Amino acid sequence: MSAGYLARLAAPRRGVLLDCGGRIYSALETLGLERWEFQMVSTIDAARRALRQDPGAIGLVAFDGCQAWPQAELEMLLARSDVEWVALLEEGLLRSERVSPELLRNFNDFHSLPLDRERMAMTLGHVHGKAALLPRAKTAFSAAGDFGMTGRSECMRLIYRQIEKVLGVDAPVLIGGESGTGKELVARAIHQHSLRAAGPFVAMNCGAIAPNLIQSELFGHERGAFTGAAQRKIGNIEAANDGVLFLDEIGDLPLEMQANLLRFLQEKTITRVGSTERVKVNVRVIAATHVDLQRAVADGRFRQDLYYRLNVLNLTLPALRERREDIPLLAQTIFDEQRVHASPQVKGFSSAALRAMMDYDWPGNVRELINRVQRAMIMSESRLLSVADLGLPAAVDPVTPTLEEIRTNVEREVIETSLKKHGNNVSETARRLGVSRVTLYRMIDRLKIVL
Ligand SMILES: Nc1ncnc2c1ncn2[C@@H]1O[C@H](COP(=O)(O)OP(=O)(O)OP(=O)(O)O)[C@@H](O)[C@H]1O
Repeated sequence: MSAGYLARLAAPRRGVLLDCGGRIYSALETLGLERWEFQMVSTIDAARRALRQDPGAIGLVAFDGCQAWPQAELEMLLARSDVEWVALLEEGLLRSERVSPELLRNFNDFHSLPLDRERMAMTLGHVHGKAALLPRAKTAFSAAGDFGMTGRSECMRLIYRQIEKVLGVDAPVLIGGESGTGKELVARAIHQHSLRAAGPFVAMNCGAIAPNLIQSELFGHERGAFTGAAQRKIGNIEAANDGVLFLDEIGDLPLEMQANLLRFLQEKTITRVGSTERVKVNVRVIAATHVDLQRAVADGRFRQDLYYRLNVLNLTLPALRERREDIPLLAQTIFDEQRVHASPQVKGFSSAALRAMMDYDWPGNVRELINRVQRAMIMSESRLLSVADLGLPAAVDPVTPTLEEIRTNVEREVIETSLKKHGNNVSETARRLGVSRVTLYRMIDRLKIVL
């Protein structure tokens, strides 16, 4: 048993309890469990943030008569967090439709109400012991990416570190990068993991709106402000109050509108079209551009003062061709996500297809990769997706797979099928395949199998 594991076992034990009314939290506190500290949160977003800030904590979810948690959101929390979960349920709920069996499957243990001190101590002790083993699994997970993004190349790791820094500061962010590199994904991640997560995320593409409508889209208008303004309309800035406004293609904002946006950023107030009243708003602006804004400033197409206001924090996403080593992992992740929509016989990528993907320049970046893999999965008539299925330029050397490639493909298929059959349980899969867990972990790593 490693010293790290023993130290984690001995450390103070912490739990984050998702409880809307606080009744179960009080009951838990009353038990006075030694060495345990609990933090109560009342929303799923708050739970996500608390667990992020406290990686050693276990998660608890209270199900009582007070409120039904939104199932999809709760499932996402239970699935994405690398956390051990315990459910505290009112007894009747175990058989109710409000808490489905699928949902319950995500928990390591249950405790029905009323809380029993001894049983609770045992349940929590057991789950804490499991959680203390987790750091290894955590490393494996974050190796695939972070913030809902896929990629473990050095340039993506740099992006994750930069996002981490941007989360703690409530200043504007300017995100650069070619089309399809994930700028909106990053903006959403910043919103979701920052203190504004409970507020709205409003996205607006400045290049897709007719110039005469942009003012009212941004600032809103009063009834009768212009012909056709039959109702008062709240603009996107106001709609994003307490949250984030994502301005995509900011370089396409007409010059006169740039002046208005600058005024809003300086004064933190807006005036609806057709009104004189100034409305105070509290919005974080995240802007994105695929063009070089500095050049636009030099050419007089973009205001320098606005550029500086927006560019307080800057992130530039790499093109996919600058992180080719992430292509197999991304392709496999997309494949796994889309498997349900694919023809059932499709099992993976041919080695020629993988090579062609690595050689291709991907002008449309990750979006193009998603489109090509999705289309190939639907259209393919063979077991392995081919270069032609992906619509990529044919490989220069029509290749016969080497023995090594054939072996690798067979190994990957056998391991993946077996893992799937045993619900991703590595110990069970290793036992069935007649190898040790360590050997299986090594093979999973070498074959880049995503668990
Ligand atoms: N690193 C990544 N991991 C997983 N998916 C990604 C990644 N980067 C981008 N995507 C996916 O690629 C698609 C395009 O991403 P997104 O819309 O964020 O790009 P964008 O840079 O904002 O594009 P545009 O400039 O055209 O608006 C989305 O489906 C997004 O989820």
